[in-house]
Amino acid sequence: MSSPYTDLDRPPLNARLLSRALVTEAGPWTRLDLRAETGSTNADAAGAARAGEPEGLVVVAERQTAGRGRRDRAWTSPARAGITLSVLLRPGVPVAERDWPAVPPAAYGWLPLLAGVALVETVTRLAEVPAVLKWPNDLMVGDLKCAGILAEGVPNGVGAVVVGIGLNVTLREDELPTDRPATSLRLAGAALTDRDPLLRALLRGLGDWYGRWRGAGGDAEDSGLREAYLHHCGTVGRAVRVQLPSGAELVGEAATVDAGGQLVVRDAGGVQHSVAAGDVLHVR
Ligand SMILES: Nc1ncnc2c1ncn2[C@@H]1O[C@H](COP(=O)(O)OP(=O)(O)OP(=O)(O)O)[C@@H](O)[C@H]1O
Ligand SMILES: O=C(O)CCCC[C@@H]1SC[C@@H]2NC(=O)N[C@@H]21
Repeated sequence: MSSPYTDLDRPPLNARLLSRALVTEAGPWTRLDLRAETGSTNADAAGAARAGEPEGLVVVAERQTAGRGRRDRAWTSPARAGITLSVLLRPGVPVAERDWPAVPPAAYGWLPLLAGVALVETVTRLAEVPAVLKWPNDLMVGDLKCAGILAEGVPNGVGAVVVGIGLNVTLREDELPTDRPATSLRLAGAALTDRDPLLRALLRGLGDWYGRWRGAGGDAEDSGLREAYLHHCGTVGRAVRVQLPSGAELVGEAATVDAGGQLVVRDAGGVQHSVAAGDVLHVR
């Protein structure tokens, strides 16, 4: 049987509308680099950071040939089927005209969570899909992964952080990775799968949350970010199994996300463990 989707379902992004939205929005965005194809938008933004690009660059690609997740796992990004973007941020640089102080590096761990909040708000509001965040950086629809976030400090980038987002919009079943359960907005029955409004709303939300967080000096409590994250977090309250970077495994109940953005897991003996990084499996 032939595919139910045609190229008409996958029009290119409207560069003019997107550029106009970026300059008229009050967000921190300074420049749009929209590419038909690239290796990885995270790599492109990191290269720009090393070359001295200021905060606010947005790199968007219609297709990635070397998209990646954490620990260099591949991110599947077929042409015009998803939103793949990276933003270049310099949270340590004060911005006098916006009244933004420098954010201490200890707070940078909130950046992938902040991007997750912007992403889940966009998807639930516009696409009307019941998505939640799996700590720290996955957007899930039920047990299926629909989007991922990769935040990376840039080596030799003078404090730059690149935050990359990959959202599956119209990917078909046969285009999804096979190593773990995944979905796209279309497969999840979204009310909207037009990438233009989704991308503009995502950048607006990302800019808004970043501005609030920066205005509060990176304080997730004062900016309301922790509360918003907890509201959308599907991990807290669940039984979890965490594969720690050391190779050890932690089993327990996800109790909360603390002020530093770490997942607090209570084990069977009632002892609380703060997890900064790890692969989380929702057990029940
Ligand atoms: N377009 C896609 N949609 C959904 N999942 C994808 C897509 N492309 C790749 N993946 C999967 O995403 C994962 C990327 O690795 P990464 O470690 O970043 O994921 P993760 O979900 O954060 O890890 P974990 O869930 O184990 O904590 C891989 O398992 C890969 O198969
Ligand atoms: O697996 C994850 O959870 C993170 C995936 C992040 C993918 C996005 S797509 C845009 C940006 N460029 C990349 O190479 N990775 C991120």
